[in-house]
Amino acid sequence: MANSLSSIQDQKKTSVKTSFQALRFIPRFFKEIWSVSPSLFLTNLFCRLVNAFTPVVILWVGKLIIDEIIAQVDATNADYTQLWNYVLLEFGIVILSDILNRLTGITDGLLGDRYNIDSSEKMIRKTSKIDIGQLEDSEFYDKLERARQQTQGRVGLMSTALAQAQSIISIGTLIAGLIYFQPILIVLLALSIIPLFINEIRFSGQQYSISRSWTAERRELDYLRYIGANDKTAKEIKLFGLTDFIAKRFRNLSEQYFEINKKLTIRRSAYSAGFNVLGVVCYYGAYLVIIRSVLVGTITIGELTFLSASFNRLRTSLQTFFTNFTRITESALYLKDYFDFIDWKITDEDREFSALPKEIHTGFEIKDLHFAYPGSDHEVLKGVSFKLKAGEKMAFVGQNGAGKTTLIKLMLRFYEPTQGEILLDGININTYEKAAYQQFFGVIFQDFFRYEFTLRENIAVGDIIAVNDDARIANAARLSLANEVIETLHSGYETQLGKRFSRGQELSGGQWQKVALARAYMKDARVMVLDEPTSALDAKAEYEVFERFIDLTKGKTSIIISHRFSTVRMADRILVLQNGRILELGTHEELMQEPKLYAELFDLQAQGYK
Ligand SMILES: Nc1ncnc2c1ncn2[C@@H]1O[C@H](COP(=O)(O)OP(=O)(O)OP(=O)(O)O)[C@@H](O)[C@H]1O
Repeated sequence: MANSLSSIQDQKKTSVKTSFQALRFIPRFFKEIWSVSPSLFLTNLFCRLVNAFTPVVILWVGKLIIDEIIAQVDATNADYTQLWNYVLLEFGIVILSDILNRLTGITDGLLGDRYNIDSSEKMIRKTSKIDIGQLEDSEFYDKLERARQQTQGRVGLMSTALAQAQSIISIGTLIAGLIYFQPILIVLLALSIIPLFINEIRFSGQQYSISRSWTAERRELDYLRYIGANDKTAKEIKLFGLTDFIAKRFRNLSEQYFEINKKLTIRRSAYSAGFNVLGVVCYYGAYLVIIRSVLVGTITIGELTFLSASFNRLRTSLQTFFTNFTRITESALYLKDYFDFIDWKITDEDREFSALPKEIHTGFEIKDLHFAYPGSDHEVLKGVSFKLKAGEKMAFVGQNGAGKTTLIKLMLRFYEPTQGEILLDGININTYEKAAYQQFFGVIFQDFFRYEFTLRENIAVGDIIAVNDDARIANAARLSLANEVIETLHSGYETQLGKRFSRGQELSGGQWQKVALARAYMKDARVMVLDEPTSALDAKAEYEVFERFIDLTKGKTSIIISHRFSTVRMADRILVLQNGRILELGTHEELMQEPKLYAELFDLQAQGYK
């Protein structure tokens, strides 16, 4: 579990510079949005561009209206035609602005949804290419977690960034008006805004640092929330009376996070309030300058309303602009996590590969294999060497933690060996393209996944292209005995499995295992691997499953891991592992002649059945 206190101390104060540096990801971000839908993007930009001019135009027409009223009040022969024209013009502009605003909102929403779909899909595809070892690395996993959690944030960033572009034009036109009439007002404006901006940038950097350094703890909080309120864990939590333990642990960690966030929020608000007062002082300073100009007759009353409204509007627009700017820099820092993840170099890409054989000719040769899991010094495999001949059925046997599953994972290239090599038909398996090489295998792990999909889809994950191939699915179900499960389901193959979705039907442990086994039969794999595939089956079902398996895999290379010796003895040869080393290797008969672990464990189990 993460050490929360040390993380608090580890918080690095992200400098203003870092915040600005993160902005370099924005152009690439916009390129991604553009590629999602150029037409929506252009419509959005067009609406924003036109609408950017409306604030200054409305204020200017307002000035014309007031000056016209004053002129007509003083005139002897009043003519209101021009006045009504101005009012009509303002009305038209307001309506147009409203329509453009709505169009902007709609295109924002549509672009956001499209971008969301696109980037989520990109992440799913990228994750599949990343090594299991890499995914198990906690630092890398945190990066993935941040990239995933910020999907919605990136959509928000998109509309904020587009709104910023619109604001820049609006602000530019309003500033031009001020410069034309009273250049001194610009100085007052800068005085009222710039300190606030620097302050916001500083705090947003700190906010990001905190939230970043707390990724591991947030993950722990999510985990605690999950195990504390979840149908899968409810049984154990109730029976072991774990609720209090989990709730307290959750509260302790949350409180620490809450406290440091609270401190930062209070400091941020206090500084903002102080700088805001400076803003108000500057506004009234500007007001005095404008009133004086009217009194000495350099500007009209209409121009007074135009200037004071422009100044006020500029101040709030700039404030929003800067707040949004800091929000953008904050989100841009998260954008870095996303792009870092998407750009993660896949070592297997851009390489020359050896041609994969269509069939296995000689088999596998495992040579002096050593392995320790990434980040660990403990050697799980310590110099394992053996041959698995083409067409041979081998069983791996050994006590818990002996290294059986690890050996399989190395053969599947989930990890790289720390020393030694694995050859397939005499060629190092590293020289084959990884994805294609892995397609050689049909594997069912002991911790196979229970997809909350329909039964049909759960079987078809073994070869998902065949999801609508009824004959193949039925055949796979027959071989794995999953067809017996179907009789208990309300909608046959179309039954939703699991309890998460409506009309979902839960299966027993053994039933799930039969379904998982069917996946192995969906694929015409060159090598079949069953890692304790029958541990939850009853004795009769297990016997039948193995009979069928042996029958079906005649002449096929296969590996079975099992703790049941009645199953193991059906294999051509048996490899006994102990503490990461090979203890014995031979046929059942050969091993029974030796007074070693295999014979001892076999007799022990056989006695249990007497
Ligand atoms: N992902 C992992 N990261 C770090 N260590 C691991 C990982 N998976 C397994 N180990 C460690 O490697 C050792 C061998 O585990 P492995 O799963 O290969 O054993 P096994 O022989 O298949 O055991 P079992 O019969 O219990 O399934 C164990 O000590 C285990 O703690």
